[in-house]
Amino acid sequence: MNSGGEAKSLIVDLCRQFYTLGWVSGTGGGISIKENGKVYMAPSGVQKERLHIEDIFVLDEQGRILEMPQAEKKLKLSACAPLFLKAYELRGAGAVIHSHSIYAVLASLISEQEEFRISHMEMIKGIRGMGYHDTLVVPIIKNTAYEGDLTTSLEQAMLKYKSTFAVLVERHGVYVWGKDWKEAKTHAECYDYLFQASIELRKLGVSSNSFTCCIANNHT
Ligand SMILES: CSCCC(=O)C(=O)COP(=O)(O)O
Ligand SMILES: [Zn+2]
Repeated sequence: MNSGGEAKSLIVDLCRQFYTLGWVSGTGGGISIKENGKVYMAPSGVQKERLHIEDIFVLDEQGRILEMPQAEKKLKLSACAPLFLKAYELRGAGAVIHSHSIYAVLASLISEQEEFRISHMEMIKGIRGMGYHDTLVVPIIKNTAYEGDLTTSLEQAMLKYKSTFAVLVERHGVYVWGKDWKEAKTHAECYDYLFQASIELRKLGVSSNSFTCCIANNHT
């Protein structure tokens, strides 16, 4: 029996929206939602802005497939499945977004010591538990040839950075999660804004990690 109509149609709608932001172009990226102990995700290698409700896979929390699209469609489960499942397992997430945003990719390259850092930006407050004066830190893991091979390093980053809601993947994109799809979306929008801000500030020769100090120094 088909179930989870709301989660399925949210994935279809949100992927269409994320496409317009450049987060899921070229078939990559996507969003998974967990609802009532069931996990929903898109197929692999398809245009994410043109999904149909019937294309969405349903899994249990262990990753066993409960429902899949009709066999004639020859659809495979998203290669991001093990990474989405890791966020559910380790972080109690209710939704996970994988974005290929160019800002995430560039942020993964301009940062030092395997961490993206930014402080003194209003949008930091959009990340749960963070205040304007806090420094937002996002771990960066190395990319691998296959999406699934990122799972071990994503897990290590989640264990090391206990309070992060995002992990950047160098030259690839970012995984972002939240307690439900609304929080995951808010987080993803704030992170993306902060990645872009950091890149633009870098172009202006301003450090995004000590913005206040730079401004202050310019005035002395
Ligand atoms: C050009 S997409 C390369 C593969 C990738 O990074 C990805 O996120 C694939 O996700 P999918 O859900 O299509 O398996
Ligand atoms: Zn990807």
